[in-house]
Amino acid sequence: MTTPAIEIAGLRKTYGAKNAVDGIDLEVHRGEVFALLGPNGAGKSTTVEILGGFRKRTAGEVTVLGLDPAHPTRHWRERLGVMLQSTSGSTVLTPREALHHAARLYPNPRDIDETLATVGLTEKANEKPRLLSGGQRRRLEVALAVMGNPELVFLDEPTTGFDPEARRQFWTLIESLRDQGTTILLTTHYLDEADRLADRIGIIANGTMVALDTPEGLRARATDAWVSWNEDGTLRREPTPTPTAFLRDLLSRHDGEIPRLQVTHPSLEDVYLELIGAAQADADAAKEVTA
Ligand SMILES: Nc1ncnc2c1ncn2[C@@H]1O[C@H](COP(=O)(O)OP(=O)(O)OP(=O)(O)O)[C@@H](O)[C@H]1O
Repeated sequence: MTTPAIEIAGLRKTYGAKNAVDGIDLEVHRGEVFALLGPNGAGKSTTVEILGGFRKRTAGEVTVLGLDPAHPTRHWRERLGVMLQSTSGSTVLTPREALHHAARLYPNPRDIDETLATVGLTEKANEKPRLLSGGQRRRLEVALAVMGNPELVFLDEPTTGFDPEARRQFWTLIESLRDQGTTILLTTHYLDEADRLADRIGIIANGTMVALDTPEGLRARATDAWVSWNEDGTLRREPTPTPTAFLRDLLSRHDGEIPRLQVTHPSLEDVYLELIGAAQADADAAKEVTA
């Protein structure tokens, strides 16, 4: 059995009195696409920065590709691709020049033209950086992160600011990297993105992991379906764990067509919001106890 790409046990990071990361345990398997979700300030970026060797942890054990990121080596860095949330980017290099420069840092770089095309920057390859839009700069950062054909890629909110077409291109890129066996850890606020790309999802709130499951497993946590229909000109909506029985009963009480009859199942977003809401309520209750 191969060792996991990432192993984290009891990870903590404090900033003064603030527990930004408050005891996270996680294993990310080789070849897995793992998505970290969580509200603003949950601790996602801090975790990614520690894993990438850009930030020191306060406590805990961390191994990334067999090495402690607090003591990085050049060879280890060559095997990683990293896109942080707050990279400033070059102010002088065009996209082609930036990729050319990055390619020289790696033993086995990707093809520059193919990478520019993959992120939809072919037309902007020779553009001055100040003339690139925010979304185009982010696309360039994605390209830079994958330029070295990394074994493991960290992408912190990679598609923020992308137009819908750029997001689709990004999804195709992630799927092709996964097909090549690349391990990917990404953070996102887009539930549809996590649902589409991730093998597993970790949901972080207040620095702790409140759920860790496959997208399907998370969705299955919601037991109730919703039945909605129009009755006497009013839209009715009821939750039910047994929608078939509910419908049978509803049909027996109505003759003919029931206007706007619909059965829906909770989305990943519904489950996410419920988990985050519960975590926040727990945190508020804990605060009251200590106050
Ligand atoms: N350099 C720092 N100094 C002090 N506090 C910090 C620092 N960086 C982050 N924090 C705090 O740590 C917590 C976690 O921040 P982090 O950036 O990891 O969250 P996040 O989940 O990535 O949020 P977002 O979705 O907004 O990017 C926040 O409360 C934040 O204010």
